[in-house]
Amino acid sequence: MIIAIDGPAASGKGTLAKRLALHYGLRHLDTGVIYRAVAKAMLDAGADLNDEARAAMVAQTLDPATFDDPALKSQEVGAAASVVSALPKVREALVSFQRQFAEQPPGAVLDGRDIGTVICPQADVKIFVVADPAVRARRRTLEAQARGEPADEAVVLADILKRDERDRNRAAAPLKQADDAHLLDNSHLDIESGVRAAIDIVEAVRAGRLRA
Ligand SMILES: Nc1ncnc2c1ncn2[C@@H]1O[C@H](COP(=O)(O)OP(=O)(O)OP(=O)(O)O)[C@@H](O)[C@H]1O
Ligand SMILES: Nc1ccn([C@@H]2O[C@H](COP(=O)(O)O)[C@@H](O)[C@H]2O)c(=O)n1
Repeated sequence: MIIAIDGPAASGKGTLAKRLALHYGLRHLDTGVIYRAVAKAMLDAGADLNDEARAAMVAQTLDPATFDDPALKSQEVGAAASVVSALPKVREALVSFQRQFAEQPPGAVLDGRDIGTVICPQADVKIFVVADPAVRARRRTLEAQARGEPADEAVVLADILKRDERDRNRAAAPLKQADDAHLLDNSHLDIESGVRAAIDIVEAVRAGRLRA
């Protein structure tokens, strides 16, 4: 089974994807870390983030072992990721890695921005996760503070809104709900209720009570 989870920044898609993978015994890929890894390599090299040829070369030679680097979580790297991810050649370079990951048995849960629309249009279940921007900013701020990083909620909110705007309006694989994706609004759900709602969607699709 392949489950595609898309949604805007900090909507909770990674949290749901991990929990669904655990629940169904599937592998999980947070595709955001791939773009973050490209961005961090460009930042570390002092490269122009809009240098498409260079960023595509970085994308082609990425080492998945770097995906665990905690430095990828920073706001600076997230913002840079939304710049490099708009470059078509960067996206092209990363398609086959993501598709191969999804297609290996027993299947996988992938979360990102274009999983249901571009990477796995044939996914068995697609979920589009949203939450109010203010709620997302609050959660992300609490997360940063829990890691011991100072975070200003207003700055986090501005970053989230800017990234959403860039991700939605780029020409290459923009963030959007696939026609056959099921909307899950996480704004007023705690994590356990969100996970339950996501499992309910998967079960309803499998039972034919909801369209795939
Ligand atoms: N339903 C929820 N209630 C409270 N906190 C939540 C909920 N869902 C997620 N969170 C918290 O919100 C933060 C963002 O969640 P998460 O990292 O899953 O979002 P994301 O959409 O994967 O983010 P990104 O855009 O960086 O990939 C995390 O700290 C997570 O623990
Ligand atoms: N499938 C994807 C996943 C991510 N991006 C871009 O990367 C940025 C960081 O992603 P996070 O999920 O870790 O926040 C994000 O803002 C997107 O620009 C993408 O384009 N496609």
